[in-house]
Amino acid sequence: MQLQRSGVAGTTARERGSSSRVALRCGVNGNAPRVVVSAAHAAPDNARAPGQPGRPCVRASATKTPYPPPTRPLKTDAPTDVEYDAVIVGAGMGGLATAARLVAKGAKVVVLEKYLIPGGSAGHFKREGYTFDVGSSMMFGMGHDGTTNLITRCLQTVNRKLETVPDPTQVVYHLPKSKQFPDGLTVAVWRKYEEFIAELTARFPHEKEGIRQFYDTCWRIFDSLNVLDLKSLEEIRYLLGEFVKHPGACLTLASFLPVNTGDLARKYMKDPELLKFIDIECFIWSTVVSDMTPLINAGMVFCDRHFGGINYPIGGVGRIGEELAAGIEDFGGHIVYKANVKEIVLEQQADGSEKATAVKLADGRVYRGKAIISNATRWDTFETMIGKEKLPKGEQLFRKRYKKSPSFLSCHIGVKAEVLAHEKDCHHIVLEDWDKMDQAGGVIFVSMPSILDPSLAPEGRHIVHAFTPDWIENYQGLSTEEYEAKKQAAADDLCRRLEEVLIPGLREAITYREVGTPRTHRRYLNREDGTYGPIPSRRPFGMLSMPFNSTEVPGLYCVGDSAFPGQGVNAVVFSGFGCAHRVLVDLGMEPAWPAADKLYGKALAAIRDSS
Ligand SMILES: NC(=O)c1ccc[n+]([C@@H]2O[C@H](COP(=O)([O-])OP(=O)(O)OC[C@H]3O[C@@H](n4cnc5c(N)ncnc54)[C@H](O)[C@@H]3O)[C@@H](O)[C@H]2O)c1
Ligand SMILES: CC(C)=CCC/C(C)=C/C=C/C(C)=C/C=C/C(C)=C/C=C/C=C(C)/C=C/C=C(C)/C=C/C=C(\C)CCC=C(C)C
Repeated sequence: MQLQRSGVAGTTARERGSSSRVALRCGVNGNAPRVVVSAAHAAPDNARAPGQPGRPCVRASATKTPYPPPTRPLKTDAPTDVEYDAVIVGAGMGGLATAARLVAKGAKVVVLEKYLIPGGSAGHFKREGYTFDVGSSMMFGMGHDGTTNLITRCLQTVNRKLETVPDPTQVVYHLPKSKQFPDGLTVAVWRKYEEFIAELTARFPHEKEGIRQFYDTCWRIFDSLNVLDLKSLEEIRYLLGEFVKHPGACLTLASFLPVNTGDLARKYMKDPELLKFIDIECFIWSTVVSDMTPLINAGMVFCDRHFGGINYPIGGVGRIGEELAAGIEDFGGHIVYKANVKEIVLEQQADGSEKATAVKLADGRVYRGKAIISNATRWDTFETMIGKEKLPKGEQLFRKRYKKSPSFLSCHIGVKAEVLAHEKDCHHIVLEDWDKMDQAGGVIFVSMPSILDPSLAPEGRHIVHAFTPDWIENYQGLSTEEYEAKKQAAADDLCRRLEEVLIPGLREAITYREVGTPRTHRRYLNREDGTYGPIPSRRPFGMLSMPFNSTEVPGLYCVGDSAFPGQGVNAVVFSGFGCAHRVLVDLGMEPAWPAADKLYGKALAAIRDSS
């Protein structure tokens, strides 16, 4: 059910802020003044309940971990003498979401994971009393209303739930000094839409109308998505059903499918610095600027944060994967760890075509399935597990249109709590020079999740997770000593910059530091070059260039950030919802119109090929 609007276009009643309460105060480190809700924001943490204006009351409720990590031992085996409905390669969030939706419909499923934990890049690891999130700690899709809260809904699919803490801000930007902003541009993206709009408008008063029109258009997209029963867009019976139930929403989305965010931004705004701000609003999650970012994705991100979707799971981001994995097993699914899939087996069919029918592990075990689903990147799936010589035409086209995004240099840091004594916001972005935005080491991403959930760090300590885009080439061809020295030097530099802009006294306060490079990401996540995912190599045709779940290899499906709609946990969970639906239809476990489906599939491929 859509929430009632109350007077302010494009906002929900629940998360809408009141601009009448807006006042000015100094930004972090005394930078440009920052507009915040007056008394409410200045009050101590526990002064308000979550969901009320200002910062949430998190500390008191967050000192315990309400759902203890699963105690059941990780399994390294599952029967090989059966044919599964689906064999899934990888227990990242894309693979787990697909498995959850499939087992809930009674499908026989095995998930094969190379590593030791579920969740992939959204997993977590423990060191010296700290629980560190592998990737970013900013979780969209964890709200309670609408249909886009896909993580919450995915957990519900297998009867699981997690206690969460609302993030008071999505992020605080600390952007370069300029003529217009001699002290730097500081903008906080408040949970309440009106508060964020007021803050941005205070920075760019001459763009008041444009700012409103731009973000309100994003709400049109979000509100349209948020009523649909989100499933596979490559299944015609379902899609027509949604058009009949929600014609306005579907037509709105169809009209925005080919549009990129930069197009909309320039339609409404002129100030070059504001347009750069929109670029970084996109860059921090898509790793490309607004011209390369599909508008529908921006609609999701720019509104879910105000709709109540960004919430931190108590106990760490990895709790999501742990609960999903436990739920999948409760429903009879198998998850096999230390299962390194080396080959997707193709078998010749009577008509001469080849079909994916099984996978082979490094240790020789073979798992057979009616559907083979890969949660690995498209590069790893087609070039490593099938073979470059068999690259289908559509995959060749994909490689022309998309390239690998950079990976990250990550510092997982434990600090003395005093150094963050006045910090209230979990996520920050630091950029000192606009020209360096899309360069390695340019943007620093910082999350301090123990501010939201103190159970993540030992008493008297906090976590600082700082990361910045980096390329694997920078760490190759080095001796062990050179590699170690290079990564420590890069981490030292990151900490020095953070100390200058965001956390005075940081280096003195460090009690633990672990550094990961693109090589680490490649090794532990099995992602070619440690990439964060595909990014367009030229201006995309909005969302229409991105492939859905089925592939040109019969029996083989892709899920995760190499499939529509791309990067992001909520995005890959959506791709899991779509993948499971497509597979259920193909296995005859969901009603379908096969003939119409075939024609529609061809039309979609033609649109993609020509876009
Ligand atoms: N805050 C955030 O928004 C956030 C945080 C973390 C991750 N992410 C997103 O998650 C996305 C990735 O999710 P995903 O599900 O697509 O992938 P993933 O990389 O997270 O998971 C893939 C899993 O497959 C496994 N795997 C790969 N090859 C294998 C093989 N040959 N055999 C067995 N297992 C294999 C890996 O070990 C990994 O666990 C990224 O795009 C990123 O945006 C976002
Ligand atoms: C014909 C056809 C096909 C159609 C028709 C029409 C229609 C109906 C349409 C529809 C559509 C749809 C449904 C779509 C959907 C979409 C979606 C769901 C999307 C989603 C998205 C999401 C996203 C993108 C997300 C993302 C996120 C991310 C990436 C995040 C990240 C983060 C980070 C990195 C962090 C940062 C940090 C700091 C700041 C520290």
